Amino acid sequence: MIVAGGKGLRMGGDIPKQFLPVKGKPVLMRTLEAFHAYDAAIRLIVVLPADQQAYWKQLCQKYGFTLPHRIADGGETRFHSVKNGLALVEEDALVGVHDGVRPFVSPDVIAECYRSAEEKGAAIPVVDIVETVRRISEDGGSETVPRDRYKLVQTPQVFRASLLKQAYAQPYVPAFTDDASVVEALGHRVELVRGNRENIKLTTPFDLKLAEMLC
Ligand SMILES: Nc1ccn([C@@H]2O[C@H](COP(=O)(O)OP(=O)(O)OP(=O)(O)O)[C@@H](O)[C@H]2O)c(=O)n1
Ligand SMILES: C[C@](O)(CO)[C@H](O)COP(=O)(O)O
Repeated sequence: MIVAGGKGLRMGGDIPKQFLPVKGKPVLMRTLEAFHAYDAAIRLIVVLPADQQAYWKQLCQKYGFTLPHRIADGGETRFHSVKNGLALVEEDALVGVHDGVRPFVSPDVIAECYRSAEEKGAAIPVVDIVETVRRISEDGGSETVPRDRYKLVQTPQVFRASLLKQAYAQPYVPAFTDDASVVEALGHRVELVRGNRENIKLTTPFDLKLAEMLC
């Protein structure tokens, strides 16, 4: 499930970031192609705001993009978008949820997330932090924390669909910033898989510059 239902406020601009071209092709198409390259039989679901779906279909025609996919409506937050997409997922499947604006995920990372989730039920990719990390204290000061106790979390986040559906039946709370946090709220452990550093989330205009270089 490729979620692209957000507003892209940090990116700014008139065109939603998932449709911006990177080396001449919309980001969302590149992301779908990454999963097709991993497994041509994979069933793709794209979550898009209802008022952007006609534009997406026009883009698919314009670019001759023919990878089969189903479309679900975006929701108010990422949580609500994933929940809408889950309605199209069969109970006995393995489901990977991936940000539409992470086109550089590697096939190895996708494979390892699916392998680990098949075995343990829930798996997510993470990367090490390469800089020193400071925690801001309540009194306005700050202190260094041991960075090896922290990881940066990427997608795809892969789960047994029955588990993910049960998790997404919980009421939304703002602390649900990814799918793993929703599953953990059920008390289920999430396995960590090594991510790939290029798998950046295109969030700001700077990330678009990086994307042009990575492509
Ligand atoms: N209501 C939402 C919010 C986010 N997303 C998706 O979740 C991914 C990660 O979110 P983020 O990068 O924060 O995207 P936006 O919410 O669009 O960005 P911003 O917070 O800057 O508005 C994106 O692929 C985004 O489209 C979604 O499907 N539905
Ligand atoms: C899901 C995610 O990409 C994992 O790092 C991230 O939590 C999304 O956060 P955002 O604030 O919705 O971009």
